[in-house]
Amino acid sequence: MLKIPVTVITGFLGSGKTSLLNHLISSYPDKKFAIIENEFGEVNIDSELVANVKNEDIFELSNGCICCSLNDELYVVLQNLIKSDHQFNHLLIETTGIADPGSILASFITDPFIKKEFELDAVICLVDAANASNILDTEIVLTKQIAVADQILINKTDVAGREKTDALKIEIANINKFARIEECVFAKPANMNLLGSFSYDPAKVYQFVLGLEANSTANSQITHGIENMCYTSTTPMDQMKLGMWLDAFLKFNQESIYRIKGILYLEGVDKRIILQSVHTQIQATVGKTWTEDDIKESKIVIIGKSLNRKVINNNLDELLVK
Ligand SMILES: Nc1nc2c(ncn2[C@@H]2O[C@H](COP(=O)(O)OP(=O)(O)OP(=O)(O)O)[C@@H](O)[C@H]2O)c(=O)[nH]1
Repeated sequence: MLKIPVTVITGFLGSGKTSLLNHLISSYPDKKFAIIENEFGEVNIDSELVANVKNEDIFELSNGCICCSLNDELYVVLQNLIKSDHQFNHLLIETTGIADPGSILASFITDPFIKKEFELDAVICLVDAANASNILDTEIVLTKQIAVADQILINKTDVAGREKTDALKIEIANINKFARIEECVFAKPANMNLLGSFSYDPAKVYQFVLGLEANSTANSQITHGIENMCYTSTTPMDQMKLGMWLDAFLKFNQESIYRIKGILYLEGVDKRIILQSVHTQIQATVGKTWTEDDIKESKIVIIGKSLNRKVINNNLDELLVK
């Protein structure tokens, strides 16, 4: 059965999320969208601002923020969407401007019911070129939104101007150097393939991880408190030890570790294992078979705050089969 692709639209307050929603709806007339709107406030205005969609295709979550209290409500809406005979072939979720999309993504990665029916296409983050650099240092949630995105739209460049936009682009790339970044006005990027990119596809982790300059055991970059590091090893890892370490590591560091992506070389396993985690939720999928010509190597990227690289490196070294 074909799964329904899901695009999560995130971005700080007023960055252009609803504008993007409208742009998607008008750009893909053949798609039958269902839309989940989460507005932080008692009155749901955003659904009124979405043009050219029937009311029955919009589902409003308005009792709180989707990332904190609303995961249950989101679950119910998704369940009802599937159980009903509602006709749709793409789901768009607009989060509140203050949402950390991590927990929403986690549901799509790990919840058996959600995973069976839905497939994450991409997380698109809108960044307000005119205002973002002023608030990046104080609004950690904006940094998180940027950090977990697969595609980033630097919006409102008409207001920001060239110099500010260029500076912001560098700041964003330092937070997330793996996402595609494009500038736009009114959330209409010229070149980005917004739907159907499946940037979130575990198979894409290959590109993500292989795109790193992983020429040392650990590289790292720090921006706005968000760091990323890469661990590599050509010694196979012990599957059982790795699983136990990962569980404990994510549990004890759930506030600080946002995302892990990796290609694993496990002892006794003839295929690559693709690892993804969002906060404490872990997903492992089977990748391509190692061939004789391949250099068998694990590459693990860890993104989070205050990474204790030395300890993590030592921990990971302990998981190697000696
Ligand atoms: N000048 C300019 N205005 C824009 C641009 N994109 C969006 N806007 C305007 O900015 C305002 C906020 O845009 P929305 O699309 O509603 O932003 P949002 O992220 O959905 O806002 P919230 O739901 O409040 O978080 C609206 O008045 C838009 O018309 C842009 O590129 N340039």
